[in-house]
Amino acid sequence: MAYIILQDIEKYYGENQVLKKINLSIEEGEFVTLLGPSGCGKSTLLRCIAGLEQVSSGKIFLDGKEITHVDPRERNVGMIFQQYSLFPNLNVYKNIAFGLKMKKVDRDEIHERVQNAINMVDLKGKERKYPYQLSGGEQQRVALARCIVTRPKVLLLDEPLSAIDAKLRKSLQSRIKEIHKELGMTSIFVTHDQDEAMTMSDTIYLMKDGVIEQSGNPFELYSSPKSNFAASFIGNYNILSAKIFSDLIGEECPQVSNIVIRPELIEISSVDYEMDHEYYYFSGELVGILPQGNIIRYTVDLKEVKLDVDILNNGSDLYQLGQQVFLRVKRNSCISL
Ligand SMILES: Nc1ncnc2c1ncn2[C@@H]1O[C@H](COP(=O)(O)OP(=O)(O)OP(=O)(O)O)[C@@H](O)[C@H]1O
Repeated sequence: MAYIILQDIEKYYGENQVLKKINLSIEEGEFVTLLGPSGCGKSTLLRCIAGLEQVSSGKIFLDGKEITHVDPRERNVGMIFQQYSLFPNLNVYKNIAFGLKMKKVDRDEIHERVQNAINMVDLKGKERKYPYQLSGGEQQRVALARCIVTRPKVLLLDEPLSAIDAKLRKSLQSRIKEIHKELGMTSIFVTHDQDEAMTMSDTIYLMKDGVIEQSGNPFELYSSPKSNFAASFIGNYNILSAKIFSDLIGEECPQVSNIVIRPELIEISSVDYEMDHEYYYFSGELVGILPQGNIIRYTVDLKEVKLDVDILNNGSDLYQLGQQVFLRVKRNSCISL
């Protein structure tokens, strides 16, 4: 039996149905991400698991027991939010110790557990600082320590890194993953950032309008989107109607609605390619050049449609706006939806 099971979960706010028959099961020790655009219901689902919201219908099981209507404090679930929500009048040590003090844990044990948690989140030396004396990343690490010190069975993280700058965010992503492994916790992480979901998850649940659109490991989701939404949300696929694609390649297309192609699987050249049956070929005018760190995104206008092409940024400007370029893509890289 899976460790966490959500069975036909529905949630209404008045007339507005925010969660629609959500079913999912999570294994013990798994790191799961709920990914999706703003308003799709990720946080609501997380809050239902935490018990901070009541479900309208459906059941929630944790470790073999039904917890649908169990008080949040009895669920043994820890939650971290985007806002650090630390006690401003308590220093780092006291913030972390707070939950254990409430549970009347023995003083020596509190000290040992708080020290351990402080070491885990690399905050040694900051014990006497107050929240206002800490950076956003440090405050979020205090929130993480305050949560893990109570040894919850399940760690729920609601966009915990979205207010933190890109570089620090990467290092905190790895730290959270390491702590998850070290403590053998089961974690559910909410984000709207597909890169973050890819980096962190064993399994991603992609949500849209209160339903789970697709789930799978990051590789499956990236390479085999099952819908236009999944293709556009993960991997920034080019989406072409079957009619336009047929016109471009000069062949009849299978009876499908769309063809999707990943930008990094299209090759670009300033000289025409030699024909090879394995590929489709296009040519058009270069109308966009967008450096994005380690890749450059080129946009090529093929008249019927524009295609995005990603290539590794090796530091040199290879193509000029307005120039004619030639593209090719392997036939088996074009996915029919
Ligand atoms: N307490 C509430 N009362 C009424 N409607 C709510 C409440 N909380 C959330 N909603 C609505 O439920 C829907 C889902 O909200 P939710 O916060 O779960 O989405 P989300 O996917 O987490 O979005 P975001 O990434 O922006 O936080 C939204 O339309 C929101 O307006």
